[in-house]
Amino acid sequence: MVSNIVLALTALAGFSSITYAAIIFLHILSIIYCRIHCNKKREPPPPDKAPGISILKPLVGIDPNLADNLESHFTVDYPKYELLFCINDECDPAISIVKPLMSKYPKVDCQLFIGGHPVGINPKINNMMPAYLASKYDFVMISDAGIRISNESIPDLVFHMKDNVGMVHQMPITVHRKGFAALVEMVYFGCAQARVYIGGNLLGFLVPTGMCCLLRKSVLEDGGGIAQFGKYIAEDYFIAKYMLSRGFKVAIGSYWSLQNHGFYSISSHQARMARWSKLRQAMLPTLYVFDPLIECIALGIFTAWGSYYLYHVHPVVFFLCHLLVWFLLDYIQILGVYNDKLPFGKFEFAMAWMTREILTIFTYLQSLWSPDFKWKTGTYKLKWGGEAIKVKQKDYTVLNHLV
Ligand SMILES: CCCCCCCC/C=C\CCCCCCCC(=O)N[C@@H](CO[C@@H]1OC[C@@H](O)[C@H](O)[C@H]1O)[C@H](O)/C=C/CCCCCCCCCCCCC
Ligand SMILES: O=c1ccn([C@@H]2O[C@H](COP(=O)(O)OP(=O)(O)O)[C@@H](O)[C@H]2O)c(=O)[nH]1
Repeated sequence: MVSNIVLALTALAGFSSITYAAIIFLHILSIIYCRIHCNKKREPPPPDKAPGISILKPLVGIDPNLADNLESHFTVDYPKYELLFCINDECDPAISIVKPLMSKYPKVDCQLFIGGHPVGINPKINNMMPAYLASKYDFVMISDAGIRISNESIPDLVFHMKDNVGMVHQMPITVHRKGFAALVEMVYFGCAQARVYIGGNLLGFLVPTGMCCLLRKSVLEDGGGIAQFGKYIAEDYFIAKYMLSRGFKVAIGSYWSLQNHGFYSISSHQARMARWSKLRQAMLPTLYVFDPLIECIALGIFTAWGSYYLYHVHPVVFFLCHLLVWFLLDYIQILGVYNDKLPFGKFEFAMAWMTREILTIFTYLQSLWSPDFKWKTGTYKLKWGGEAIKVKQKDYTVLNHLV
C-alpha cells in the first residue's frame, strides 16, 4: 500500500518535470518562431490576380468602437471583395451603424442581411447563414464584430491559402486602448495565448480561432456548408477539424488579427476567458488538467512540489526563480508579437502581467463552477464533445440598452 502511494507520487512528480520541460520548450519555440515568421507584411496581389473574397461580418449590438471597426472594412486596401453584414434581429441597434456606412461608401460591394437562418444552436452560424449562402466567391472570410481590419490582414490570409489549404486563421491580439483592463487583455493575447497559439500550431496541434479566418467554400460545401457546425459553439475548432478530415491543411497566418472592442473590463475579460475555457474542456477533456497547467502560477506550484519531492530543491526558491524566468520569457514574447513597439512601460507590463496571472486561478475555478455560460443574448450548456444546448434566450431588444 505504502509503496503504491510512493510510486504514484513519484510518477506525479515525474509528470510535473516532463510537463514543465515541454511548456518551457513551447515558450521558447513560440518566441523564436514569432521573430522569424510573424509580422511579415505582404502587398495585396495585383487586381487581375487577386482572388475575390466574401467577408462575412456577424454583428450583435453595438459598442463605441463598432463604427470605426466596420469602417476599416470599407476602406481596406484589397482589390476584390464583397462585404456581407449579418444581423439576427431587426431591432438590433447595429443596423443604425451599418446603413450610414453603406451610404457613405456606395462603391463598396456590400449587402446587409437581417434575420439570420436558424440551422442550429450557434447564434453566430445562424446569423451568418443568409450571407454565407449568398456569398459569391470561393474564399469566404469571417471577421468578427470586434475586429478592426488592417491592410496587412487579407493579403496575409490569401498568401497562406495554398491549393492544399482549406482554412487560414490569424492569431488575435488587441490594439492599444485606454485603461488597465485593456493592458491586461493585451498581455493575455500577447503572452499566454501567443505561447500556445504559435507554439501549438507549429507543433501540428489544432489551435485555431474563428475571429478572423479565411475558408474555402467549395470544401465546406462538400459536407453541407457552415450549417453542419451549427450544433457547436466552438465552430472554429470543428471547421478546422473538418478541413483536415477532407484532406486539406489548416494554416496559421503570419500576421495578426486586431481586436478593438469598445466595451472592456477585467470582469468581461474574465467571463470571456471562463467561457472559452469551458468550450475547450468540453471539446478536449484533457484540458481539465492542462488548461491550468499551461499557466505560470499553477505550473510553478506543481513543479516546485515535484522538484522538491524528486530532487530536494527548495520549493520557494524554485517558485521564485520560475516566476522570474516566466516573466522574462513573456516579456520577450510580447515584444516579438508587437514588433518591439510596446505602447506601455516595463512597470505597467509587470502590473498587468501579475494581475493576469492571478486571474487565471479564478478563471479556472469559474469555468468549473457552473455548467451554463452566457454569450450575448443567449445562455448555453455544453455536452461532452462540444455540442451545445440553449438554456435561455433573452429578447434582442435588450441590445438597445447597451447603447
Ligand atoms: C505537455 C504539454 C501539454 C500542453 C497542453 C496545452 C494545453 C492548452 C491550454 C490552453 C489552450 C489555449 C489556447 C488559446 C487559443 C484558444 C482560444 C479559445 O479558447 N478559443 C475558443 C473560443 O473561440 C471563440 O468561440 C466562439 C466562436 O464563435 C468565436 O468565433 C471564437 O473566436 C475556440 O473555440 C477554441 C479553439 C481551439 C482551442 C484548442 C486548444 C487546443 C490546445 C492544444 C495545444 C497543444 C499545445 C501542445 C504543446 C506541447
Ligand atoms: O448571439 C450571437 C453571438 C455572437 N455573434 C457574433 O459572433 C462573433 C463573436 O462574438 P464575440 O465577440 O462575443 O465572441 P468571443 O470572441 O468573445 O468568443 C461576433 O462577430 C458576434 O457579433 C452573433 O452573431 N450572435
